[in-house]
Amino acid sequence: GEDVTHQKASGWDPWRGGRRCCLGWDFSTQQVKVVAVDAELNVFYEDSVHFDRDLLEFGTQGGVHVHEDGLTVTSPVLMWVQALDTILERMKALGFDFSQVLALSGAGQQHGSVYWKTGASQVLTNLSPDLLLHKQLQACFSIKDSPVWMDSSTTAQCRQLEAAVGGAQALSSLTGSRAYERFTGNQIAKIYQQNPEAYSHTERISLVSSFAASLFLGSYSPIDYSDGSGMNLLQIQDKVWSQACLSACAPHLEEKLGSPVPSCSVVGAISSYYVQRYGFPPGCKVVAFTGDNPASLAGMRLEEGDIAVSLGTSDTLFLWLQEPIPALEGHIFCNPVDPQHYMALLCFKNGSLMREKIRDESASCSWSDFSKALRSTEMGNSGNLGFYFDIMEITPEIIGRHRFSAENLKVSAFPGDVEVRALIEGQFMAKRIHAEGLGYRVMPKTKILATGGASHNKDILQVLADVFGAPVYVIDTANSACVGSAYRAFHGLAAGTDLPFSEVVKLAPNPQLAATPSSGASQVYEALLPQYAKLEQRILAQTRGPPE
Ligand SMILES: Nc1ncnc2c1ncn2[C@@H]1O[C@H](COP(=O)(O)OP(=O)(O)O)[C@@H](O)[C@H]1O
Ligand SMILES: O=C(CO)[C@@H](O)[C@H](O)COP(=O)(O)O
Repeated sequence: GEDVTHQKASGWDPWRGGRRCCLGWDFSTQQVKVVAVDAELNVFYEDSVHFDRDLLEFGTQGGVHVHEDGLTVTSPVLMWVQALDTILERMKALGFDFSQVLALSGAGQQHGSVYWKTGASQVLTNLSPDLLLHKQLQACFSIKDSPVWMDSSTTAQCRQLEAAVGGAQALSSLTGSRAYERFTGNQIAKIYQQNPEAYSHTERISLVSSFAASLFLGSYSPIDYSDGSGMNLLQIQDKVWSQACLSACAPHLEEKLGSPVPSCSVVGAISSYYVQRYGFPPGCKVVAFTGDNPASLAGMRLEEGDIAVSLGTSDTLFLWLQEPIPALEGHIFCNPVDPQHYMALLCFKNGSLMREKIRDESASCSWSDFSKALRSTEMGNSGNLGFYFDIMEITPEIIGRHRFSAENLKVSAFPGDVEVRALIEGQFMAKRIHAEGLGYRVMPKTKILATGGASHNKDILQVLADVFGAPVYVIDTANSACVGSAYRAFHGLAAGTDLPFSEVVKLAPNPQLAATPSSGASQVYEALLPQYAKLEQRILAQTRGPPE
């Protein structure tokens, strides 16, 4: 079928054999994916199982079930197990040479949780190579429908957790984020409160990432620091569970979670199940699995000072941070490739859809006219600044359009080309200001890695380069979590040698340079950025209204 053609096109030859490799897995919301990466860091095999299409019996839409309350969102844990069976059987049928796999690692959608029933560990350590995993693990889960990151049913538990540790900022300072509904601690608290029976019959709680690693290990894999940072439970500075958070969520939680480990840890050798059934070498190493966003950071080979900007439906920023400043917005996670450092994630809801609206209103529905407007206006837009949030923004919480003249006076409209530049400059200044709010600093070696639909537009990328005063590279991230996982597996193979991740991946294909800062850009934006920040504060103060 389609998949085989795809594998041939990407250069895979099942008869070549003898190509030593690492596997990278991704257990994401809609599918399980795998890539094989050889010692020269070329991807030579990829495959995926799509839950809605390939595992119809689970009846998911977009990989999940949305419950009647509209807030609870779950995925059947056995669906994930069966997806792994399916993909491994297919690789075997295609003649994939598992004997060459030196190590593997993987990623999981963040925050989702898996509840192993008392006694499950016995089953996991005694898997029979004659049967598929999903046949053997059927009775192993005390909660069959795992809450996933799209779940937003735990507002009450969030407020309880924040109250228990002295407020939202206190929780963020401790764990890297204020309480979020999807974060695992709050999900566990809800399960304990609503289903204490099932909770007490749970011997182990995994994240989707550590659950997937456990399947390969044939025993419980620890949670890694980076994905563990998405739980509202881990003290991101000390890398230990917060006793205050644990006890606010549920009793005996520490023993059910196990101790967290550095993300680059080798957690063990592959289970004999895979050796006997698929022909993996007995020494094949399993490197701790992590979250899909941390794995993408590894796949994009982000380094200190770098920033990744995804310009999709919404805009997302990944940052490499040395000294994080946890805040009420954004998320700080332990860094997946350097345990001394951190990463941050910021989400901006008004991304491409907002750009499309302004394109339609002010650039005759054409990206080419939109680009012309950017080229015909000057850096700094002669002091005109704008905020465009047709839907309630997350970063910051502002709604509406707000335009200001060079004299800081509110104006109700701009000429078309000024409007276009005000939108794009405003979007990128907001990104820089909020990134700096979390501790990010542009450095001389800073690179910006751009991805997503709008990264095809060179004129938009020019503004990005100018506002940050750093070169912009474009990168295809369709598989970045998988590829990052395979890179992390190679890094794990070098464990104990102190080889930095950047050395391990230095042969990987380089991203392409798309824009460099124009001369004079830094002077222009050094003056304008504080102006934009001040106006943002002014709008926030006005729209929040007087305190209740
Ligand atoms: N030349 C272009 N200039 C600016 N934006 C573009 C251009 N081409 C596509 N886009 C934007 O890319 C968006 C889709 O981005 P994509 O990364 O595929 O989204 P997602 O992955 O979030 O679904 C579209 O909404 C469109 O506005
Ligand atoms: O919740 C978050 C991050 O905080 C999501 O980014 C999930 O990690 C998404 O997983 P996929 O959509 O990539 O499967």
